[in-house]
Amino acid sequence: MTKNANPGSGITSDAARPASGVPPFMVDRRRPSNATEVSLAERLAFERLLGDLSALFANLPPERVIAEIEAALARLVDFLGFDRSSFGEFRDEDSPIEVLCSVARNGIETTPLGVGLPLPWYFGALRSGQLLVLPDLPADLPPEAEIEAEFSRQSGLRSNLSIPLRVGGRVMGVIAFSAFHRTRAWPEDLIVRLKIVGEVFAQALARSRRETELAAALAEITRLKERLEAENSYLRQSGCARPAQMLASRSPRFNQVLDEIAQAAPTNATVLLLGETGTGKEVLADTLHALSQRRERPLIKVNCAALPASLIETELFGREKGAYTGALARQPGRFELADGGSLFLDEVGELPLELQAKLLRVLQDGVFERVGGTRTIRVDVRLIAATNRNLARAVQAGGFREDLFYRLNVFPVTLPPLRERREDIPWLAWEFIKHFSDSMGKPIEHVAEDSMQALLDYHWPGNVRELRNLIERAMILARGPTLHVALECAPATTTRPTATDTLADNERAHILQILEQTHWRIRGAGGAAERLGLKPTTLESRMKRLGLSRSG
Ligand SMILES: Nc1ncnc2c1ncn2[C@@H]1O[C@H](COP(=O)(O)OP(=O)(O)OP(=O)(O)O)[C@@H](O)[C@H]1O
Repeated sequence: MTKNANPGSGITSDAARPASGVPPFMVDRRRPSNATEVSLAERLAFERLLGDLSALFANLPPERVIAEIEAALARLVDFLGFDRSSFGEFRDEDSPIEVLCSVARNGIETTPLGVGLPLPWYFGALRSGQLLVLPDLPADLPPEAEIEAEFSRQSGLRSNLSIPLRVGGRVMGVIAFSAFHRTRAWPEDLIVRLKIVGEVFAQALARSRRETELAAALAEITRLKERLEAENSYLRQSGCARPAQMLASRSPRFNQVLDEIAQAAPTNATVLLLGETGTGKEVLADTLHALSQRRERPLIKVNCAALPASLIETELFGREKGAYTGALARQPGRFELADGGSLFLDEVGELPLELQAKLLRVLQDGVFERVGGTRTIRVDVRLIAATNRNLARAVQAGGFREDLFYRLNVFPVTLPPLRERREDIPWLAWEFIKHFSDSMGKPIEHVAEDSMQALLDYHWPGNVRELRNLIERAMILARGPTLHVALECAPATTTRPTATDTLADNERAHILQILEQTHWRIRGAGGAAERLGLKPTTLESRMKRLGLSRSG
């Protein structure tokens, strides 16, 4: 005997097969007198087989249902002497029948699994709940069943019994029995019993479908719960729950940037924010996300320069429990947290090469695996990346993958440095004054004229961040309604680039000067990072890039 599903599960015929070798209930039309010659022993054996099957299917785990239906079909074929038996499912009102398993005697082909053959009259009748008893094919077919008649002639199918199976009022499946090259009769009491068996199968299948759906729904709830917990803890740690600033500007160049952001926001395009440190790339990422259709989901941020490669992989992609020593619990990564929302990859130019390939895969296919995991996770994330490095040059130098660069560079937006949007200096200064006035309780009415002029003249290597820091320091020192901003502690304007210096030379010299003034103290109040208006991690990665170290 051959079968079509689960070739490994052996066909059993342990139900007592009639010793006479005459299959009970099976009647050759040419010998109709045999119909009544069914011994009591055979009937009992068959009833026992039905009882066994009902008991087996009552508590079957979902994943075993189809294999057990197939094994049961094999027992029925064997016991009752059919040539072939198949079981199919109508998944819903509109989908075609799907053959789930089929077994056949040696020499007879099983019904191919998957979508059923195009037999419109046959499947139409079954779907409408009609029992098909066709002892003599093709003679028993109605005239409109032309395709079925042709099929019968070509395949040698001579007799068929097909029973529609209802669960909860809907026809959800079909069990079919066939004989080839000879006709068969299908006595009423056999049909009644086979219908009961078919319904046992259909009930088990429907239950397994419900259980699988329930398990999937529960897994989804667990996933969402984990994500929500992780999101909450991320937002608590990062203090990112603040609403995005809606930016304004007096500068035509910066207004053009804002226009570009407004245009890109409603699309799903990856946006690459370029510009010197402190120009407002992160603030702009907030604005972009807030203007996008993803605003109801979080904007998750990762600074690629802040963590070593090993940690950043876990941070981005999460890890499975036991991924490495100390990984006690499963942890979703930032990509999962950002599912449905946006991910801001700050300092993307610092991403280690080995992780660039993994990032490229998420950008291309939306999939990745957690560290220590094999399950592929699919996410829908809009990426916003930022860098103050020249990525094209990094590609040439071999430090950045070219394919990733092109993926990121879909919609590049370059933020002008503050010295090229001086129109914004007074206005921004007042924004910060108002902010610190409120928090410090120090009302300020004027900015000293020479201070404002100095602010306008200054070169602003640390851009808006540096302006903010200077105003904060001035506010702390303020004693009256007039604010005096001391630019002496800011880097001197002599660091302004000259025609002969490149920007990189100038940057290096400027950072070196501040490092020396601060005795190479990077962090804390008055440290080099604060003086330069940089995040300490940014300064460290900048120093690495420029080859600046105390010894060197
Ligand atoms: N247009 C703006 N209005 C108000 N504040 C701003 C504006 N632009 C930048 N800032 C402030 O300047 C500081 C630096 O901004 P941000 O972190 O966005 O810069 P960045 O370009 O991402 O810097 P880095 O490259 O160092 O990460 C922040 O405190 C931010 O609030």
